[in-house]
Amino acid sequence: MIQKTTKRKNYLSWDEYFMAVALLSAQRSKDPSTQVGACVANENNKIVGVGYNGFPWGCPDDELPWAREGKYLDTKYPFVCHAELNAVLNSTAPNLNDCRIYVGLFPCNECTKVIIQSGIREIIYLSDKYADSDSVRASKLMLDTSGTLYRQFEAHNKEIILKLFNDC
Ligand SMILES: Nc1ccn([C@H]2C[C@H](O)[C@@H](COP(=O)(O)O)O2)c(=O)n1
Ligand SMILES: [Zn+2]
Repeated sequence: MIQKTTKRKNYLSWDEYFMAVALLSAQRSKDPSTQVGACVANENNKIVGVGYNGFPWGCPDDELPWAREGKYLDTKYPFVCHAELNAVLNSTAPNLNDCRIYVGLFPCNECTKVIIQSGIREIIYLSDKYADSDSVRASKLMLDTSGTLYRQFEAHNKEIILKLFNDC
């Protein structure tokens, strides 16, 4: 057997690791159109919260609507908890001061308030597909004025493969 004496080169960076956890968490979402995950990491690169978009505890996934269009109360929008909100609420830390949040989609204005108020200092997002919405415009205004940092995730690889079984 050949002995490996030097460290692996192609290990995940911290950014890749936390974004991958966010994306894996998104796979728990029941939203048929957009699955979003979020992962909060502290200054010591410890994960202190994860979440994904879904209905509140005790609200059955099969009874509330998942529609995007129609009368407001017939859509998912008044009911769904966003990934960022859930990641903050699911947090195991006493506070989130100086943490980073990794999220698949740029935070809406409501989540941005939660992020700022929780003490999180930086947002790393993957997609900004709703950049033209007033919600995201309001988010950026609040982030800029409060001095909360945000940057788009820099992908060095197009995919992070998760194999359940390693081929030997
Ligand atoms: N930053 C975000 C933005 C959106 N979400 C959730 C809310 C909905 O479940 C879904 C967006 O649905 P769409 O309008 O694209 O059909 O994503 C979130 O969790 N975090
Ligand atoms: Zn939100």
